[in-house]
Amino acid sequence: MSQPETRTLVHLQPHLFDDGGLLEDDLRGIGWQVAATVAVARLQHDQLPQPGAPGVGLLDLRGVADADAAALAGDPALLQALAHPALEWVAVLQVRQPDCEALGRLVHGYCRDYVVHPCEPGTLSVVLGHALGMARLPGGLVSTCPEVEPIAGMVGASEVMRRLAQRIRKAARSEAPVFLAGETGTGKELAAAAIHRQSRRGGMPFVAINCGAIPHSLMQSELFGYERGAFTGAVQRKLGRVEQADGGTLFLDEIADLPMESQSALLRFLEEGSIERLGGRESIRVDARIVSATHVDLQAAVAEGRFRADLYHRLRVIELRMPALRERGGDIAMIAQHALQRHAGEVPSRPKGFKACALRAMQGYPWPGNVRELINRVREAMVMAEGCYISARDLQLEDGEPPPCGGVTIELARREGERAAIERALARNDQRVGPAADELGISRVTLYRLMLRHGLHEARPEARWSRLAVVKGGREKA
Ligand SMILES: Nc1ncnc2c1ncn2[C@@H]1O[C@H](COP(=O)(O)OP(=O)(O)OP(=O)(O)O)[C@@H](O)[C@H]1O
Repeated sequence: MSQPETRTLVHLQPHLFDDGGLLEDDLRGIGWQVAATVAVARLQHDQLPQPGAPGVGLLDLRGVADADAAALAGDPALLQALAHPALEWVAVLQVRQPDCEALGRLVHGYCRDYVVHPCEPGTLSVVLGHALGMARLPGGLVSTCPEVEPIAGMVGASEVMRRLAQRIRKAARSEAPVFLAGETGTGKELAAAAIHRQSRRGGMPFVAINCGAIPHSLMQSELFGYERGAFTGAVQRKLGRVEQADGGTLFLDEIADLPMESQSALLRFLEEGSIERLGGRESIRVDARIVSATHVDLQAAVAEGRFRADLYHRLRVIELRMPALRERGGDIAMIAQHALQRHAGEVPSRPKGFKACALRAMQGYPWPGNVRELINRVREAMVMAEGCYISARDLQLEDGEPPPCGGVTIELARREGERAAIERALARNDQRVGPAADELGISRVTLYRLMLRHGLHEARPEARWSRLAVVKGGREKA
């Protein structure tokens, strides 16, 4: 028979507590070794694992008096260690310590789970195994989060985004004008840049102009440039954005705001491929591909006479619609996680991830500001969050319960089936875990973990689980 794998953990002791090696003996007995025992005051960062090597830390709070707990819970060195991106923490408490509010908050905020020692080795094994499993689960800890980018710079793996990526690739192969429609913050500018990069013009300039941000009186000179002396103050020739984009791509954002005069000049450029600078007589050939975008209904602007119909048709030879964030399903969590990683340097102790209530709330929120709003909310929550995991409240979203649904999701059906199978196996085996695990074809440890997840351990009268509680973070993520 093969030997069980020996696993190591970091043992952090804010308060020196000598139990005569009892905890270490228990750990050894269940196949774990202490890699390092570290006092917070002497904590060196090279004693903690490298990001990318996820593991478990044991926060040993035994011996911490109630009177010292509040100061400890605010100790920046401790909090920084607990926010380590590669570690899931399990707290070790003594009897009665779970009643201490400051310690409770610390454990809730930073630990995946806790045990009250001395406890059954089986309990310790389940809790540590669960924490290690969570640390290694892809998409959990920041350091292990895979990034999915169907289009460079755009995170997302949903079907709508995959389809969009395909259309972008095809559009990039052509020279025809592209029109990007979509709500604000959906990534139209990113898509325009992607089309440019993937096109044969990729090595040439990408020039973006926001038509809504430039006063109407300046739009002509901004777009087409001017000659020296064209107007008072025109002391030297200036190239316009169209000319700057020669050989490359001109991105006209908020095209609906383009004044009528500039609409006519742009139409001329699209038809003839040449421009005239203000105050100039020369016709200058410019080879710029046009990509335009707006978040308003351009067709309505045409119907209302605010936008030229002929220009509208010229611009939207290829039309791509950017999906709203609420249509992208799992991309929401993925982008949120990406934002957490991307902006990690902005906060001293970055949160490791999101609580289930946050994920639920993000999924249920309509995101009128789309990806921009999501990124901004995550950045703010990173600063405001109290613990290691961002909650719905940190994101300033309603903590919605799982939606009451008439139908049953596959996930729910799977869970119900799993729970029923465990209940049946336990009933048939007089609530004995070993035989029930054999019958189900899983290990005892896995069965303990599943019982914990389904709240079935409480149903066993002889269970000695009362000393084990699953903290909020653990239960919510399960
Ligand atoms: N899929 C995505 N993954 C990661 N970041 C994204 C994604 N889509 C957009 N962003 C980011 O969201 C923000 C808004 O994107 P962008 O400016 O391209 O949107 P827009 O549709 O052009 O907005 P507006 O209509 O207001 O001009 C940017 O910071 C961008 O980097």
